[in-house]
Amino acid sequence: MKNLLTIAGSDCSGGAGIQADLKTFAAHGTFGMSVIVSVVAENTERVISICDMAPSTVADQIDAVFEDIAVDGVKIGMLSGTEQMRIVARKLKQYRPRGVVVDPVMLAKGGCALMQPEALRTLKEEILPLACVLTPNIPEAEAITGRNIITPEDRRAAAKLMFQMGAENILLKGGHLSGEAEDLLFDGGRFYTFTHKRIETKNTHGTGCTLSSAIAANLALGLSVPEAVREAKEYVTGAIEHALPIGKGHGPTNHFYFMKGIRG
Ligand SMILES: Nc1ncnc2c1ncn2[C@@H]1O[C@H](COP(=O)(O)OP(=O)(O)OP(=O)(O)O)[C@@H](O)[C@H]1O
Ligand SMILES: Cc1ncc(CO)c(N)n1
Repeated sequence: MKNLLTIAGSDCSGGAGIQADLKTFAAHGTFGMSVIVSVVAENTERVISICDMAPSTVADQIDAVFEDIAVDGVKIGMLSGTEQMRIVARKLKQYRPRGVVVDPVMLAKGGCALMQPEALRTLKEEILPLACVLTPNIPEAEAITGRNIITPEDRRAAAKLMFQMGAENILLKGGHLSGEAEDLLFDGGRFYTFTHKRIETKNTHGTGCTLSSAIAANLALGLSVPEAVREAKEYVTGAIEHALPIGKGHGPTNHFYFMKGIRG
């Protein structure tokens, strides 16, 4: 059994954040653990409030996991502010886990900021270099690189820039493109594309969380980075195809669509 850790925010409505990560880990046959950095009161329609954990509480949770259990992979999601980023960076430098996937979460679907804009610099300087795989969507990549990303050439240039900034591999996600959902991977040497036709659905709450935690699980299970991304892309595509019409807004991805009796 591989042990996977998510360091992220809690989505009480169960579709994104820690909850999506743990469901993804379970669906991959891995043992999921969580360090809660913020408690977000949110649902499929809106974010009501965000309560950040004290940095010492974040540090204690990370110590509790690492002093006791072998960690085979880590996914980092929502880190709301500079203090939370600094403590996570310090602790991961101390414990040096392999296969860290960083999803640089900035906005919820409805547009609410999940990362304070003034923390962008710390994200770039302290969190980004920890990434074995960095998984920005297009607006996040624009914020990180300070460049507009419109053409395919812009996407390749942005991926190269984020590689130079210290991430080992960059997966620039295409959920925000028009047309096909094409994700672009850059490993410092070559580009790979992972494409699926766009699924017509409003139920896309937690797609990014699902993808990044599936990549972390696949890496821990021994796949190479391109293989881990290819399988994670298949997983998230199935989870969107069978997404659940729960709630009044963007329904959540479905992690158990292949299991008998609980098809969405
Ligand atoms: N409608 C869709 N049809 C098919 N694939 C999609 C669709 N929307 C998103 N994806 C895929 O889902 C994955 C997550 O991408 P996306 O760009 O939506 O992430 P995100 O914006 O970070 O998500 P989140 O809403 O969780 O923050 C990518 O592989 C993307 O190509
Ligand atoms: C806690 C949390 N993390 C990430 C996202 C992005 O999907 C969200 N909506 N909520």
